[in-house]
Amino acid sequence: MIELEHVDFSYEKNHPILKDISAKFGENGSKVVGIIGPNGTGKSTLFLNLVGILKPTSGKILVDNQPINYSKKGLNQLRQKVGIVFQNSDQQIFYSIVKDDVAFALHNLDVPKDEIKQRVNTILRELDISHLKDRPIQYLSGGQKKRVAIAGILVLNSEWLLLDEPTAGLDPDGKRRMVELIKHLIDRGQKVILSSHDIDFMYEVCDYFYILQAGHIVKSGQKETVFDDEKALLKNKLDQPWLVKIHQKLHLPLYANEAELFADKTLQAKLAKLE
Ligand SMILES: Nc1ncnc2c1ncn2[C@@H]1O[C@H](COP(=O)(O)OP(=O)(O)OP(=O)(O)O)[C@@H](O)[C@H]1O
Repeated sequence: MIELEHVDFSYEKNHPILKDISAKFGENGSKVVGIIGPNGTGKSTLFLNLVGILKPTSGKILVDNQPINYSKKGLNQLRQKVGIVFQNSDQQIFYSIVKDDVAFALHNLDVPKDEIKQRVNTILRELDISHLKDRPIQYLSGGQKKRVAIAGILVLNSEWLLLDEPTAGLDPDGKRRMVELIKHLIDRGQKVILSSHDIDFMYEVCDYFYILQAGHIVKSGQKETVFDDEKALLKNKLDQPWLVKIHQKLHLPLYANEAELFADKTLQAKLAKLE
């Protein structure tokens, strides 16, 4: 579990960005945690605090009951438990060729060469980018770079994966793959913390949400309840997912995802009668 106890963070004196944040990510068995909120509200700043790149101005963060140790060794250990894929993939590209970049963190951990080769090949295959293995990263598209950045983190097999705006710049196919990838990570026992402005994507993949507004957590809860109050969401510059809208406005059941809606035989039978 990742636990925040009264975390404050400021980049500049007297200008707090995160304000008294307390949360327990992974509590109650939640596996995909969504952080939502308008632009500039502190989501990326929160992520950077969770991986120890930034340090809270006050309060503390515990991972598996241990406060983050900010020494070089401590942070290296933390990386193996909590990995992050930045909003901008260019920020985490270190080598010019795809396979070298994906292997980078494993070399740092002194993993044997044969094992590195095997783990890199497996991850590239899983992400369907084996064909990019020997390509220079600078010539890849934005979506391809994003997948290389994700590969470089997945290869570490960390328990937690933080994805900051993972669908930004992805086409519909890339977005579908991202949904599948997150489901695949959960199936193999990993946990994910996500931030995105794509509320329908978030509703589909996350099971627990935190709403961040001006550095405060203003609401949190299971996905079935956190989107209930449309007025409160609008006040926080957020929208309801379309599945919640049709539930509230057309009185349809609350479906967890689009596939569930289209598989609803009772609904199909009712609609057939109207024809
Ligand atoms: N390095 C920095 N130095 C000073 N201020 C910063 C720095 N990085 C971010 N900020 C400020 O911190 C605030 C929160 O930024 P952050 O990127 O965490 O928000 P966000 O919720 O992730 O936004 P978005 O949805 O637009 O990605 C903003 O006001 C931003 O200008």
